[in-house]
Amino acid sequence: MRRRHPTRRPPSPPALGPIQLFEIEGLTHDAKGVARQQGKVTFISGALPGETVEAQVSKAGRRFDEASLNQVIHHSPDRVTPACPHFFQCGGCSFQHLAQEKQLDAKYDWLKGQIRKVVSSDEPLSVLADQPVAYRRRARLSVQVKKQRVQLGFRGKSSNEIVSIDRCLVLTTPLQAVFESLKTSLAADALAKKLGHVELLEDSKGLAVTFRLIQALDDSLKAQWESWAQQQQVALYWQQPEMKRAEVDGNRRFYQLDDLRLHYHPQDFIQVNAAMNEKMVKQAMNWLEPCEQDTILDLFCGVGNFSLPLAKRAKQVVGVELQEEMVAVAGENAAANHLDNAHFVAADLTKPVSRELSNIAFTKVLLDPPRAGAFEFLEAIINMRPKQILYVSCSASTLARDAEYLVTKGYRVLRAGLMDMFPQTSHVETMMLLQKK
Ligand SMILES: C[S@@+](CC[C@H](N)C(=O)[O-])C[C@H]1O[C@@H](n2cnc3c(N)ncnc32)[C@H](O)[C@@H]1O
Ligand code: SF4
Repeated sequence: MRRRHPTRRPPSPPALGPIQLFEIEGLTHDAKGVARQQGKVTFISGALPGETVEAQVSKAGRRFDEASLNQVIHHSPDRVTPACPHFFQCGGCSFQHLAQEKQLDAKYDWLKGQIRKVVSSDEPLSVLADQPVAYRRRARLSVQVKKQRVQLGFRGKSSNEIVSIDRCLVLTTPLQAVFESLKTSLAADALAKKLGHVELLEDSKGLAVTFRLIQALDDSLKAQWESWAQQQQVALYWQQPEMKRAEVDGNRRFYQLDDLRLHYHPQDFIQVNAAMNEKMVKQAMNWLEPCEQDTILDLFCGVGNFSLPLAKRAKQVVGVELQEEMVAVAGENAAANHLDNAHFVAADLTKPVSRELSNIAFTKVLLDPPRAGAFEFLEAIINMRPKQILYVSCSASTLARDAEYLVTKGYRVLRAGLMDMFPQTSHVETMMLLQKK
């Protein structure tokens, strides 16, 4: 897999400057090599630390420049040939040119830097990882018909254009096969022009495809695709142009976790990496140690991914989630799994806390917010005075901001860890346990 010369490069933005040599000293979280010349920093996409590269400045700023890579003169021993032929064009992955173990090292160092104000540099982080490819159990594909050709794929690295792909290595193996059949069948089909996007899904029930329509479909075309779905053994869902969500029959989707069955709608949030989700939830249980004395608040709870495993172990759990549909499903999931100690509330956690919640004496809080973090709700958590807070985050920078605030309010970090939920990409999932001093 290791090779010295990457073959294809992403289309470069228009270059301003002459070709220059750069010595690469560092790496940003989104895979840009960092060079310093006469006190000014230049970011070069695709260059690796220890390399000497030829690049042209494409964007000159007051504080830093951006340059596009022409060629690598001296290669890093950590450079590998990307396994995916679309890597240099497709915006889905950022790190396939760096050996897998070095990707983890880079994410580790970056995370340490982000949380340095609350976790000292000699404190090791735990690391959870699983297989580096074939891990994605759901994906949203863009569709476009250009000059009679159907393009199916992801947005590009350096533009918003759709990069048409033949195969995607990060999808689970069964989804890769569905993708290939879908691409072939769409190529000569009237459906492509009527599609906004396509969603692929694999869970404990099997495989599924959701077609998001931008134009109504006639019955014969629909029937043709229903028969394609039967042949492929995938469930097919249609989201009509005027509908907020796809129609789903009574036979609902579900995934298994911690000997529980969690139902969900195919367009609800679920963690994209099933194997890592299992490891993450297990680690959350080990770190937070829910027990029969605990009343636990699970914020941003989705359909109960953490709440139900918590409810198996704790006295009581209250889950809070913005989407009313998911709150209803989470309640049904608790009932179906015979957990009568889990209750769910619909609330916007950027808004002031309700009296209903603030009156409960929570011993522990788990939160798993979207990228924006949970700053608006921190005051409410602090006023609840939980002994421990377990923060799960997909954005280390907002986690760092929120953890710094919690530390000023009487909490200290007991442990923190990196979870490689999205290998090959620049995304990092983090878990941090804080305890009241
Ligand atoms: C990262 S997901 C985590 C979901 C769940 N914990 C899981 O592991 O599947 C974040 C969740 O927060 C919800 N959410 C987003 N903004 C919110 C808000 N302002 N208030 C409450 N929930 C919100 C989303 O709908 C989503 O279900
Ligand atoms: S997202 Fe898929 S197609 Fe795109 S670079 Fe990654 S593996 Fe290749």
